[in-house]
Amino acid sequence: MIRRLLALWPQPGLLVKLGALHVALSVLQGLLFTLLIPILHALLSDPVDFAAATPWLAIGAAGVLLHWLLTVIATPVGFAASMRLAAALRRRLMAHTTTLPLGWFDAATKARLGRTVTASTGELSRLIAQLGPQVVQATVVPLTLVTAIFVLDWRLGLLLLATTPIAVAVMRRSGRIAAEVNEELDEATTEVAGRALELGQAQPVLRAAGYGETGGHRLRDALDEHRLRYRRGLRRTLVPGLGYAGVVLVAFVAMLVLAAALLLGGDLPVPDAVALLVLAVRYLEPLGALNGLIGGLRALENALGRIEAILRTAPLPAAASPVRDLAGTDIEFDGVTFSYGDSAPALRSVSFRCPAGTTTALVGPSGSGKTTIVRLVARFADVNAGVVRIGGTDVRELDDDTLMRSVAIVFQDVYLFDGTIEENVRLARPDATEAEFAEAARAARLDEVVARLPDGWRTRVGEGGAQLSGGERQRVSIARAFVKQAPIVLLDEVSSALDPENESMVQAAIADLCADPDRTVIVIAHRPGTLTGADHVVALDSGEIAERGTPAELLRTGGMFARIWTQNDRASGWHLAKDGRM
Ligand SMILES: Nc1ncnc2c1ncn2[C@@H]1O[C@H](COP(=O)(O)OP(=O)(O)OP(=O)(O)O)[C@@H](O)[C@H]1O
Repeated sequence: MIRRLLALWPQPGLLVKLGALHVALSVLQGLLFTLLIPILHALLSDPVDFAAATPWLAIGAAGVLLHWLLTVIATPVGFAASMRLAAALRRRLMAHTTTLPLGWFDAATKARLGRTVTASTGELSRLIAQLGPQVVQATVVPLTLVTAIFVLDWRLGLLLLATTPIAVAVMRRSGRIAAEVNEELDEATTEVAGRALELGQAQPVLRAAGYGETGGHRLRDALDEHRLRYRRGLRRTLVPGLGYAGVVLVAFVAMLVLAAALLLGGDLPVPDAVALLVLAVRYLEPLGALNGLIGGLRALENALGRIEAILRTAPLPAAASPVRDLAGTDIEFDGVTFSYGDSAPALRSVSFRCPAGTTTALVGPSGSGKTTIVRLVARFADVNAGVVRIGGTDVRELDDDTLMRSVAIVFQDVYLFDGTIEENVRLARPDATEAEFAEAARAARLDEVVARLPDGWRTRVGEGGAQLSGGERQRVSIARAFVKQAPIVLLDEVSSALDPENESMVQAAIADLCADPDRTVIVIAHRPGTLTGADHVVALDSGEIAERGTPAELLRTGGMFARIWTQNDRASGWHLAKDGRM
């Protein structure tokens, strides 16, 4: 376990220093107990020999002082090391997380990530400050004492040693069970955390649907499961725990019987017998505690495993010599097939090309693969077959930074950080000048939103942007795309109805975004204005291209695009002439 920990946190010097301090403390503690032997000899002799006891008492007092001093040194070192370990592990996990493919992040992995970054790293840091020292003490003190008992009477020493393998065997079994129980409990706890998060996030939806009271059933089920596993775990750990306590008790009784027999046979003086029994109690007591501690250690091993599992998750493979300059901004899908995990392909042999500076609208029924296309352009995941190219280069060959710098994404569910509007827009390019920032805000029609807010640009948007309407959030996101000045924009238009003012403002902003001849845009289009503004349309159905062409061509063909158009047309009262003009 120490080796695995060092692989994550290469600080051997610190661990050796801490280990040495705690071993010294434990040996000292054991030696202080053995001082009882000469002290009891002197005090139980007839007549009582105070003079003989005095130097041992003085050594004892000095030893206690030294023990205190070592504790004063070791405690802050332990706490500092434990905090450094937790911080280092958290930093490592967060750094690694930022390299993982975006397809990795689903509800379950996010809940596990949250628990691992908080609970598992915290548990592991306890190893250094608390559990580790306790385990060292529970092992080294008995070892020191059994050596002393051996020196005093080899028969009693042998008896204690003989019971040790049995105690260790029972302890290993109980540790294994504790680890399994801990793993099961952790799964249940992660499930509870995920459900609680979901309940919080879904409150508006649940209340709107009238499930405010009952919507927590998924959380309740998770809590019931947690309680069930906890009870089952307690039952499973009870038997080996009691077995271990039994072994320790039998060892003590055997020791008592042997000491009494030796005493009665005149083979063991009374002071030695008393001292030996006291030492035997001190020997068995930490051994008893060791069982619980081993369970704790196994739990920490599980925590370590959870951290390692996340760190083992491979980022998308990096190119051997990544391309740092885009040769163009045209986007090409060439025979692309892609599946999420083992599920059926979300895209099958999809091929199309978006020439640089044009706008391509993706249309199709829900689940037809539009979002997947957008994700593959930004390399959220790698294709299973075929190639996605930007400027003629396979996106897998592109340098990550180059790709992220070149692509701006406007999501439908815009997530805003709990900061001001200005901070949220600047996030896209913190070094944007005031003029660039103002121009982006104007183009996204965000300046008009800001003018209405009492705190203007300094208005806080709340977690996730909850203080703004859907249309306003999308305008913030469009402003980010403008300020980023990325030559490629991937846009998922809001599909839900917006109020008339937001509707026309968002439409105007999107039209401006698409109109720039220096920008290549792929838009998942839901609104007639966006559809007619596109240079090309790719209509998808069940992961395959159903048809493609200009809006006017597809309208004439009378296929899927024409049907979608007619539905939108009826809903919104927009009109498109057969030659494609509005
Ligand atoms: N993270 C995911 N894990 C597993 N399957 C997914 C995931 N995301 C999408 N899918 C599946 O891939 C297929 C294509 O989904 P995609 O989101 O690309 O469709 P879409 O056309 O954008 O749908 P919508 O208009 O509803 O957003 C669907 O069958 C969907 O269930």
